[in-house]
Amino acid sequence: MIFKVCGMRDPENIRRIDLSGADWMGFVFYPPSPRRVESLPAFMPEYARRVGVFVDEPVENIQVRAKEFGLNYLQLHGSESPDDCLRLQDRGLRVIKAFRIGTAGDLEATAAYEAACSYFLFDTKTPAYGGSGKTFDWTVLDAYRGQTPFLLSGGIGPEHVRALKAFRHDRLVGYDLNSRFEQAPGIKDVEKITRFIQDMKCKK
Ligand SMILES: O=C(O)c1ccccc1N[C@@H]1O[C@H](COP(=O)(O)O)[C@@H](O)[C@H]1O
Repeated sequence: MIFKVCGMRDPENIRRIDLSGADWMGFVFYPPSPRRVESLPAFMPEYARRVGVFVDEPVENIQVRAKEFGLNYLQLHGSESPDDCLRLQDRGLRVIKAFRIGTAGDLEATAAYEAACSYFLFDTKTPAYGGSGKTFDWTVLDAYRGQTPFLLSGGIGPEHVRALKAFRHDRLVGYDLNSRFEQAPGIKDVEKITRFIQDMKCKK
C-alpha cells in the first residue's frame, strides 16, 4: 500500500517524515489552504515521491511548480477536465485526479477520466476543495467498478486503523494522511504518522 503524507512545507518536518515510512509526500499549491507552500523548502524528500496538490491552476503554472519542486505526480482537486489531465500527461506529468464523494452517484464522473490519469483519489464531499478533516462512508466505493487504482482520503486519522484494515477494494492502492495528523497547519506529528504506518503494515 502507498502511504501519502500531505501538506508538508517545514524542512525539518519533511526530513523526519521522509524517514517515517511515507511513500509519497504532498505539497499544497492552493493559495487559500492553511498548509500551502510558497517557496521551495530548504530540504526536500529523498525517499518519498513528491506530489503537487493543485486546484484549478493553469497548466503553465503547474509545469513551473513541477520543475521547481521535482514533482513526480500532480494531484488535481478542482474542476480540471479529462482534456486538462491529458494535456499534463502529454507533457510527461503523471496525474492523480481527486473526486469528492458523498454518494455512489459521485463516482459516475470518474469514467471520463479513465485514460487520462494514473490514479484517482476519493475525498469527502464538502464545500472545501480538500483538507476538510471529514471522513465519508467508504462503503459507497463498493460501487466503483473502474480500472484506475485509487487512494482513499478525507479525514483519515490514527483512530481509523482497524476500520481501514477491514475496508477492502480491488482497486485500493493507498491512503492519504493530512489534517488529522497535524500539530499545526503544515506540521505533521511524526510519531503519530510513524505509528499509523507501522500499525497498518502489521498483519494483526
Ligand atoms: O490540505 C489542504 O489544505 C488541501 C487544500 C485544497 C485541496 C486539497 C487539499 N488537501 C488534500 O485534501 C485531502 C483530504 O485531507 P484531510 O485528510 O481531510 O485533511 C487530502 O488528499 C489532501 O491531499
